[in-house]
Amino acid sequence: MTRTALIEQIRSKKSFLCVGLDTDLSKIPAHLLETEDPIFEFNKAIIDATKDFCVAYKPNNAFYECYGVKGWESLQKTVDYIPENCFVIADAKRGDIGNTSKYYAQTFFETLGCDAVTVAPYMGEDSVTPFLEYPDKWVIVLALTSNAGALDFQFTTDAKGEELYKKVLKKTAQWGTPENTMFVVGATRAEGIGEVRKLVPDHFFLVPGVGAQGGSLEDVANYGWNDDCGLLVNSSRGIIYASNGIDFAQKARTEAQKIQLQMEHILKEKGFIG
Ligand SMILES: O=C(O)c1cc(=O)[nH]c(=O)n1[C@@H]1O[C@H](COP(=O)(O)O)[C@@H](O)[C@H]1O
Repeated sequence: MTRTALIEQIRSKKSFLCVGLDTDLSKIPAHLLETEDPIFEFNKAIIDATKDFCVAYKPNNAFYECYGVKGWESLQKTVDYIPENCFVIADAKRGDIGNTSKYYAQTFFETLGCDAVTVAPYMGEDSVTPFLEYPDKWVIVLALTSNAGALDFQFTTDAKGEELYKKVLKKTAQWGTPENTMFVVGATRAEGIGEVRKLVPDHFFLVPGVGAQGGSLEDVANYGWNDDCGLLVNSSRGIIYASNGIDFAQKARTEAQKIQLQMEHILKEKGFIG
């Protein structure tokens, strides 16, 4: 999906919500466990229930790969089921020497057919550029993550006092363009989002950490907004596990709609929609 198409979806759905498909067999309703493919049945119901309120889905590979071939089948079926007008992010956090990254890119863009893949930039330029060779596909680089461990490396400073995450941002932003590169910035680090926005004014951010991790949507919008919205805000557990009963899809729909309404309000306040 192109950047223009993504922006059009945000305008028409009045939403910049990404629903995270972190589908955990220990959390899904018991009645689905009796079906042939519980992960896919759960995802299908969640997608049907939430597709009016979000512009993106983000299956997290860990929850699929752990089941081997069967997990990959559930993932492929899920990606195939996601409507054409939604942006699909493989949250796989890949990145390796160039000739290996090339096959990761093939896996997520050609075989699975996703629009974007999350990448850890630690191995440098040749580990990221193979993902940038696909037209209308995206690399989403980990910049400032939402977890406690972000403090271990990302905020360490050099002799001039510059944090490592800023160095990473400045460098990785040169490898691609705002048409094919996004950055992951955690919603739990609101002020950090503002810092990242200063360094990369034009790029889209994937912002996980609202909902279960406690980040605030208002803060994300205040610190991370740009003229094209520039934000995809992810919530996984807060939406998909709103209930583990027979009403799970309906409850997920209600949660997604709540966030969409907040987003609509923000989009109006910013003058992005009428
Ligand atoms: O790359 C990510 O998506 C990611 C980066 C980050 O810094 N923090 C983070 O939580 N995530 C992912 O975003 C999702 C958050 O899920 P919830 O906390 O359940 O909304 C999970 O799939 C995480 O792997």
